[in-house]
Amino acid sequence: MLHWGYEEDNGPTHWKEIFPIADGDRQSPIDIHTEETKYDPSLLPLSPRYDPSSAKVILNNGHSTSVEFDDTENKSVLSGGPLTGNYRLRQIHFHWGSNDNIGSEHAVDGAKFPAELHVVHWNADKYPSFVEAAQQPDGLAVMAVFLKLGECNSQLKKITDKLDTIKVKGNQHRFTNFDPSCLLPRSLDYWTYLGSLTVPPLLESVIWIILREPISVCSEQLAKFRNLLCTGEGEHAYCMLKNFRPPQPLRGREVRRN
Ligand SMILES: C[C@H](CNC(=O)c1ccc(S(N)(=O)=O)cc1)Cn1ccc2ccccc21
Ligand SMILES: [Zn+2]
Repeated sequence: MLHWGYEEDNGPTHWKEIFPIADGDRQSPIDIHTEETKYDPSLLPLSPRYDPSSAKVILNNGHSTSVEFDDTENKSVLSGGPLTGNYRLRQIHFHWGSNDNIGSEHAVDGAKFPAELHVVHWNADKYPSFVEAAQQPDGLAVMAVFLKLGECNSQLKKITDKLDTIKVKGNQHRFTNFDPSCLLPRSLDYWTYLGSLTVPPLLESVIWIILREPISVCSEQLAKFRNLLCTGEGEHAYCMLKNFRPPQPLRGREVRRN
């Protein structure tokens, strides 16, 4: 396998050939069986506190589009929920599919959404850097938000309207004065479980926090994600039509809810 991706010859079924942890016992995403989730009264409300000036650039990294934040100090953090201490905001990115019926990574009682937003944070209280935290069992906290087909999302428009300026892998563009809270639903009720990165190196270092209420997205906005290229300048152009990993075995893990 040359470089991992989402095609027949380098997609999720091949990743274990280079990253054996792909068959590990705390892999993500998962299919959330809502009847089997356990209410936990000790779970606190989530407390996202983001400074819009932390946003720096919007980037096409070849397998998704991300907004990168300045994480050199505790300016934008997530605390509360299942977390101990402050987890510092690093980046947000999206996963989507080749049509409007698939695209999310997590599923809810077998149902998939057309896309999923990931808000990535790392435990700066305990670890010196993101890459160090990414190798620890409590190093990362990713808040996931489902995107449900419906009205065009005027907040998401700030991102989808910029995608044509970062069409090619490696492109980036200045993107600041942006608070990702504008992409969160009204309710911050959540499910939480211990898992992994959903792309290689699939490190088992993520405390997942999945919001139960989706936000909206319209077909035209989804189509803009699919127009991104996963290829760089001068390479034969391939569109980023899909970039989701299917649900992985639960291996006895518990899914709690607040
Ligand atoms: C992980 C890191 C690159 N990957 C990510 O930052 C990342 C973040 C979130 C997700 S998701 N979809 O789960 O929210 C997926 C990937 C750097 N990196 C690359 C190799 C590597 C090796 C050790 C430590 C860090 C390393
Ligand atoms: Zn992700």
